Amino acid sequence: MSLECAGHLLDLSRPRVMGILNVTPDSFSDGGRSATLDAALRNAEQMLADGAAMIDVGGESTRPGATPVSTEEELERVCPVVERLVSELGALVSIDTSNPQVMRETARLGAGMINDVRALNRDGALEAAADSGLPVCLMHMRGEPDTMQQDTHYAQSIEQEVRTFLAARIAACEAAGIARERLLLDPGFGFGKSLQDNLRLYHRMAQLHEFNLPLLIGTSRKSMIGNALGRAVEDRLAGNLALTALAVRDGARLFRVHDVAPTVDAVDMAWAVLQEGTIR
Ligand SMILES: Nc1nc2[nH]c(S[C@@H](C(=O)O)c3ccccc3)nc2c(=O)[nH]1
Repeated sequence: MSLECAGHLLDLSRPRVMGILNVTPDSFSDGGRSATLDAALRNAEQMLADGAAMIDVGGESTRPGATPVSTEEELERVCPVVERLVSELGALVSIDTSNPQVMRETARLGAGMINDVRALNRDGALEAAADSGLPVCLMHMRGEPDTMQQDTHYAQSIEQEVRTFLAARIAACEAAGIARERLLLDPGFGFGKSLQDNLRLYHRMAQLHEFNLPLLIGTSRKSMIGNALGRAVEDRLAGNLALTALAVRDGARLFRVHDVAPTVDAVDMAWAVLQEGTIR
């Protein structure tokens, strides 16, 4: 199970870690883009040294209530970072965007994967992803970040809602000429889901293997952990390591996290048990 990512071969025969690199102004306390850019590169370098297989670059804060960022602003935030990650660090970079123009431009700059929390639902996104030739992660979200937490009631079970949604998006991708083998799936923890929904969905994630596609899990520092444990955002690492070990056993292959080094250990330890052998 490997993915061809712009010259990188991402081997998903075993679980891997994706480091989060937010380049939104609200993710930096300091001023100025150059400080931001240098800080971002140093952060990425450390995550790669800590064992991250790839870096996920996001320029649009999907925080509920965040003002939508213009295409121009998103491009200004992510392009310099993607360009330098690829050219200076030789990194495998995924772009966390729903914007087709950002997909096209970052693919041209050497991004190796598209990570879209809106599962290519925006106008032009399917075509941009198809043209890029890159692997695409399709994530389940109900509604939009602004509204997703207002109505978290589902007509059917959460797991059925997610399976139905992802099946439809896979079909849309195939119809747009995106080969199934280029796809990854993500249940979208925290996107329009209550704590109960998230826990129930997490417990049933193995059901998604029916699609026979790699699963990406993104629970790092999320309110699912905060609500379950009563922990502030800076105190959610232990909770996420527990979640990560469970998902390794359930066959997930890519973990999108802020804390790379401890997560690499959790993934490698859980994988050693499942393989009954050491893996590094
Ligand atoms: N594939 C994939 N991409 C992702 N991008 C994000 S942004 C999220 C966060 O907390 O990082 C977030 C949500 C709301 C506000 C700010 C940040 N979450 C995922 C995920 O769960 N899966």
